Amino acid sequence: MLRIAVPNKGSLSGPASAMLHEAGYQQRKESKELVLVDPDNEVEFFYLRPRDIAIYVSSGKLDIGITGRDLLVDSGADAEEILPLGFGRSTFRFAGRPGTATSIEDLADRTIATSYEGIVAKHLEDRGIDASVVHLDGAVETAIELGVAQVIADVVETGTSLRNAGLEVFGEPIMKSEAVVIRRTGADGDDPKVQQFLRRLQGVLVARTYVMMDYDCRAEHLEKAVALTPGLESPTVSPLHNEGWVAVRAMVPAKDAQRIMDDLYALGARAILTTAIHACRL
Ligand SMILES: Nc1ncnc2c1ncn2[C@@H]1O[C@H](COP(=O)(O)OP(=O)(O)OP(=O)(O)O)[C@@H](O)[C@H]1O
Ligand SMILES: O=P(O)(O)OC[C@H]1O[C@H](OP(=O)(O)OP(=O)(O)O)[C@H](O)[C@@H]1O
Ligand SMILES: [Mg+2]
Repeated sequence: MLRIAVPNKGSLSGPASAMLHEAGYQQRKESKELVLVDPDNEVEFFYLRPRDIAIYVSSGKLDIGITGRDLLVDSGADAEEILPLGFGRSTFRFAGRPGTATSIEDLADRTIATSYEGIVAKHLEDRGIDASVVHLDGAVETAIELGVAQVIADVVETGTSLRNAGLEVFGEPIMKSEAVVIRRTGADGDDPKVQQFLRRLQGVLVARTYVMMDYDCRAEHLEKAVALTPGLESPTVSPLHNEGWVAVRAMVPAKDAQRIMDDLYALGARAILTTAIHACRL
């Protein structure tokens, strides 16, 4: 059985379970369930705090896990990222009251509150800045108003929490994060069970970002049409019963689909259809 750690709470929990479900795995029905065995797929899921997942995976007791890149780095655990998953995106940044600082050099001798002490301490050390770091569990924006710190370092997604607290980001982003699949550093990369799991998740990622496009066009326009829809390998081209016409089928990025349809139409293509992809293996 492949043993996989999944976030049990927080921003990553729902989207991680949704992705696993889309990939054909059973997922827990109750948020209190801590372990779920999916015998058909020979997988056992452990629902753990996202912050703890890298530690479990680095111990070798679990084969792989889903967590945030920032949480992986912050933990300092002996685990590595093997597949980015495209959800739970955030940026990790310094912030303070307007005028507090313009760059990281201004942080010398300041106090910085954060829930991600590992990332902040390393970032400061790499740049030779001597500042104190105070660890707080959450709601770090309030640390400034209450005088516990002059600066915070926190996850920023929409920026609403900072705005509401009257704070502004400064300096370069410390890191960009998203949900990632991790494994123990140096673990067997060819393990067929792990490879199959990754292929399923990659299939979901492709199904989410691509659509299938079908259209008919005159054979003399085929080269220009195919340049607009090159597909992943190469488009399928089939003859139509009407002489001089062909049917083309190719995957295209979903975000570009409407523009491509306009361009194909302008080329003379007709019966242009897009359909969702529910699952795929590349
Ligand atoms: N708006 C967000 N707030 C917090 N974390 C976010 C957000 N968007 C994405 N993330 C990512 O989610 C992970 C943090 O998850 P975690 O469950 O520890 O905190 P949380 O989502 O803030 O939940 P909690 O309610 O327990 O504070 C990090 O990888 C972080 O980058
Ligand atoms: O940029 P935004 O979209 O506002 O999102 C970022 C905020 O969300 C998280 O807080 P959360 O609500 O999880 O509370 P916490 O600080 O107690 O973890 C994070 O710690 C930031 O405060
Ligand atoms: Mg939080």
